Amino acid sequence: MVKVAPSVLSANFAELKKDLDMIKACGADWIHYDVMDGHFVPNISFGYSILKDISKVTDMYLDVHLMISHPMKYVDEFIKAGASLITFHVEAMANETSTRELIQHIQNQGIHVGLSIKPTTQVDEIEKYLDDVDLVLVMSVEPGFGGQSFQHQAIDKIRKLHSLKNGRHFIIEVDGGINAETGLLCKEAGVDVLVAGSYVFQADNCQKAIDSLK
Ligand SMILES: O=C(CO)[C@H](O)[C@H](O)COP(=O)(O)O
Ligand SMILES: [Fe+2]
Repeated sequence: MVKVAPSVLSANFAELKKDLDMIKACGADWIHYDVMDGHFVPNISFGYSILKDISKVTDMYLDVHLMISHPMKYVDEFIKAGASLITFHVEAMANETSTRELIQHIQNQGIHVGLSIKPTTQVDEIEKYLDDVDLVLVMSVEPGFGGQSFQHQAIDKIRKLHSLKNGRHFIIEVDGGINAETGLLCKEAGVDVLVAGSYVFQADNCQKAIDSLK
């Protein structure tokens, strides 16, 4: 069954613990934690100190999505803060060598590593890393903001990644504009994890929202 990872970007930060408990009770599998630096994307969210506090009050799997330039500079802080998985963007990396080094560096710390592609980046550009990563994150909106509409070219990318699994161990996650309808299209294409921010947090009944995604 598909996993659901609500994005805390859409939570009420003044009531964060309450919202984390709520999504857990509603059946969420992971917590998706969106880090934005105002440079790689035109928005600023939060850094590792809030992750550290979250990790103290939850036992849920912490799925950290870094939308930042120079991820190598900051990953150790996110690992120390309790990340279970760190996903960085291939577009933030200077070249193949630094991308491979960062994948290895994160895995050497004993946590999972993911690689993400923006809507305009093709699967071909990351095919060479598929033997090494634990997860590929397909962005179905331009990274930077919650509440945007799903971009359908993500479906073909998910289908292509699914066909490239071939015994490899990576799983496929999609992020941006996910609701019951777009989530179903992604599941039919072979996705493993659905990230959903506004659809879960703005729902009157988050259990129904998460059930509808599963
Ligand atoms: O990475 C992200 C934005 O860059 C968020 O995870 C994503 O947008 C979730 O929000 P929504 O489900 O409301 O689209
Ligand atoms: Fe995200």
